[in-house]
Amino acid sequence: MDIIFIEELRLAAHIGIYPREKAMAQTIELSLQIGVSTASAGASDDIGDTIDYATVVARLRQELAERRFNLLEKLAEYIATLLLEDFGAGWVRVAIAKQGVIRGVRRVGVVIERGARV
Ligand SMILES: Nc1nc2c(c(=O)[nH]1)N=C([C@H](O)[C@@H](O)CO)CN2
Repeated sequence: MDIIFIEELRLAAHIGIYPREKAMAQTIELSLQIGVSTASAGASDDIGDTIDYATVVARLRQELAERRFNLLEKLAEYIATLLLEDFGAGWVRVAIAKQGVIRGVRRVGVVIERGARV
């Protein structure tokens, strides 16, 4: 399986369990690995034969502007499902981090993998 990746994408998101987090958007950082065969696009040189990472970023911006989540786990699951079902990925690794939300800790977050890495 080949991988298309998006690293350290910073997005505004309404996410968190505390009232102060629900009151306003905060910046989260996403790193995605999207497992898909790139062989067709490698042969054709045609963006229509692959997953367009620019389209993925635009879609995520739109989704996060419209939705609210409590947990990073729920957001990670939502993004993984979107990539598998709407973009045709076979396998995904979704890492999401928040910065500076706990004193003395630089970053906290979750990493999930979904789908079959074949
Ligand atoms: N496993 C998790 N733990 C915590 C989460 C989370 O999303 N997953 N979220 C919070 C708060 O919203 C945090 O961002 C503020 O400190 C706490 N723990």
